[in-house]
Amino acid sequence: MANEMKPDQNGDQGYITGELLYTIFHNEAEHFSIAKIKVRDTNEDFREKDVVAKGYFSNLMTGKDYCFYGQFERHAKFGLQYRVTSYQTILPNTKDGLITYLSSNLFHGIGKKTAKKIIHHLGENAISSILNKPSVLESIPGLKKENREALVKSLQENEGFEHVVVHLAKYGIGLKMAQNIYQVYQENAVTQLQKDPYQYVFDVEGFGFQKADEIARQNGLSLTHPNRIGAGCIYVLQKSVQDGHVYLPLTTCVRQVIQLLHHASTPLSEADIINRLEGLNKEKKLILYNGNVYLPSLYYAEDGFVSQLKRLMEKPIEHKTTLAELMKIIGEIEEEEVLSYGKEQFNAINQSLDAKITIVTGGPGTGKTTVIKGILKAYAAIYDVSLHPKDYDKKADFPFVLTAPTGRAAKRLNESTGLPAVTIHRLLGWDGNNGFEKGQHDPLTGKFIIIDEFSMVDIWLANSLFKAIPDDMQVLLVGDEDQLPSVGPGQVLSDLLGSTLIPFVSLNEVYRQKEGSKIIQLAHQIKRDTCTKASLEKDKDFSFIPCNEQQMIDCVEKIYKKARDKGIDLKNMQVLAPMYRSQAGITIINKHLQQLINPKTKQKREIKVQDGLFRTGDKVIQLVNQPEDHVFNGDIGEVVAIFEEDENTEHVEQLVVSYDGREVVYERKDCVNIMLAYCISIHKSQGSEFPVVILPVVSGYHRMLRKNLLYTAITRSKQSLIICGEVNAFLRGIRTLDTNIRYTSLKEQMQERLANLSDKQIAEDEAKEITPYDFM
Ligand SMILES: Nc1ncnc2c1ncn2[C@@H]1O[C@H](COP(=O)(O)OP(=O)(O)OP(=O)(O)O)[C@@H](O)[C@H]1O
Repeated sequence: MANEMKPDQNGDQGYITGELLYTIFHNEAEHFSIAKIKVRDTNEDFREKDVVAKGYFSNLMTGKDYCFYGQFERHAKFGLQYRVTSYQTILPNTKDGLITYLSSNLFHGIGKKTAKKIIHHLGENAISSILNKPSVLESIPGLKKENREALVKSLQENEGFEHVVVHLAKYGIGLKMAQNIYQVYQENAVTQLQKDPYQYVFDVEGFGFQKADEIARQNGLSLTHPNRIGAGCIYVLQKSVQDGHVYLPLTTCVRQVIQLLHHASTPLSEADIINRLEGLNKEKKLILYNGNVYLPSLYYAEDGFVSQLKRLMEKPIEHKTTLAELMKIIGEIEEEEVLSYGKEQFNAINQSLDAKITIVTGGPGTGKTTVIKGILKAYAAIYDVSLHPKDYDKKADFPFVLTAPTGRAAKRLNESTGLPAVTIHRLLGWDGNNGFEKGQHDPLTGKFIIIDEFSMVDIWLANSLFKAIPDDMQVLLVGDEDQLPSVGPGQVLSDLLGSTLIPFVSLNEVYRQKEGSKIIQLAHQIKRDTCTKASLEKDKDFSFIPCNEQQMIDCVEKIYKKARDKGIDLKNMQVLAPMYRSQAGITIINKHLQQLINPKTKQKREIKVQDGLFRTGDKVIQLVNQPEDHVFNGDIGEVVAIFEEDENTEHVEQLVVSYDGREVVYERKDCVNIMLAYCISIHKSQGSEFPVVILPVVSGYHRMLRKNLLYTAITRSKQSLIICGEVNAFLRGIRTLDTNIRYTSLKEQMQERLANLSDKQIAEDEAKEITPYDFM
């Protein structure tokens, strides 16, 4: 907002007014600037002529006067700086100043002569008058329509943001959030806030319900206002998605909304909430179905996924072989592979070739990969197709599609089968804003799709993936049902298994154990609830080092030092922990290991970020999906270069991370998308494997210690596992079931809509009466 008076709008808040001398740093995307200001006036205890101000601004101009509201803080390296929480332009308050301003480069098409005319006609309050009522410009003789419009637009752009910032600051909304808000509503932000602050919760990323509620109170909105109740309902549902729920039962939802909106002066009844939920249902903002409340995107994802299953199951495959032929083919593969498939493995191969959709589940070392390879070979033999992508020219599509939810899992699938494998996002052509390129209208090509690590796939991704599977493609889902469920909503794998409508084979016999692996043995003991203190005795690939929470850092450091002395490649070692913030949490372990493994040297460059720093050579993990760069949540890479502002054409600080040779450039502002990865969370380790895993387990983590979490951590280690911590905490953890049920209705929907189809399949199978394995 143009301020033509002394800056007093923000009461007794600290301010500095002054001329912007020059910008020291500016981040275009975040609108973050650091600038040198020539001080004209201040109510702060500050006597210097210049000050460095920093904060989130729209477009500061050199030579212009501003009033900055904020407070002083001392930067470790740069000393005293003014952290700006709000600001406004001080417009020239003399006629000459205004004429110079309006005829500046900011306003195209307005020269000195026209500027003079405007001020002559509209006076010294010309700018406020134009902003309040643009039509006042029509009274200026000779000012063309396009120039009038351009002037209003530029004024709104230049002054609009500040107007918004000043108003939002009154509600305690900082500059950064103001940026987010401005991006959504532009100059309508303040009107929107006054009309319905609750709308912010839905439209503006990171804007919480409590804040909207607080503002609504200040604006005098009634506690029983329908928008308040509506926002409360949607907010409760949005929160439930973070816990993996697809819906909330009506009674749970109502209870949680009442808890959220409770106010002693105006109690809300269940009927009030139900009424509002019904209203929102009519407005299609949520869906009430079968006594459950859904966010529309989740209702349609579940419903859509069942429709896709139905579509595929309605087109059964045409069998190409007789039992005898299949037996012969499998026998030949056994000879080639020099192994003999176990009964479960044989069934898994046979079932996968026979059914349109099959699920193969099993813990580590039960032969899931062995089965996948067997299926590929058998399919190639039956249908007489090559397993070499090079044998296919442009006219013929490669029949096999191999995919997994994470980059690491896809890479492993590729390495174990020798066939191309990509992430699901890549397969479907993730196009950030517009979703996936592939879908019903542009389906995948090929005849047989294998989706590994399916336990990690949430209902949204499952729906998108299945939409893109053509009618005649066979589907094999592979996963370990005992692992953690997907990070996103739903529990697709366990619901599919629970429905018993999709043919599945569980692999239970452990093969790697026969090679003497204590890790695999331990994993299966945990699974079968037979793990005791005796199971934790030292073995060649396993040790349990006792220590308490205070000793943890020291213990982990000692393990690394010992490994280094033995010449073990430290890159192969990975610490997995359940929590970020604790005395033995991920954050602190990372800081110590960075110091130990990749210490500061003269040659190594560093870039400071909010919680610490990155240094060349650091191991880092990607925290969000960034499909445009082909990096995904959980990918681990290494910082290979750091560039200063004047060393690249973009003139911004850059950090380059190599993910197995593929380099991704991060600007400073994007560094929030990565963190140090010497220690990562067990949740983030899903879908990855490491030669050596170090697993701290202490009672301080007790909130997190659950059977499926520890099972997931243990099964990430391929060669060696070192648990450090308290035996009792570990044993208690593996005996604690994850009681957090996820509300999903996939199983019920499948039973309602697919039961007939599955009956048909069972009848067909029974008609065969004999399974191929019985021939053996
Ligand atoms: N029928 C079999 N006979 C002999 N060895 C087998 C058999 N099945 C699997 N194996 C061996 O057992 C080991 C584990 O098998 P595989 O890698 O297929 O299991 P997995 O379930 O994919 O394991 P993980 O999930 O841990 O990667 C491999 O060395 C494999 O060669």
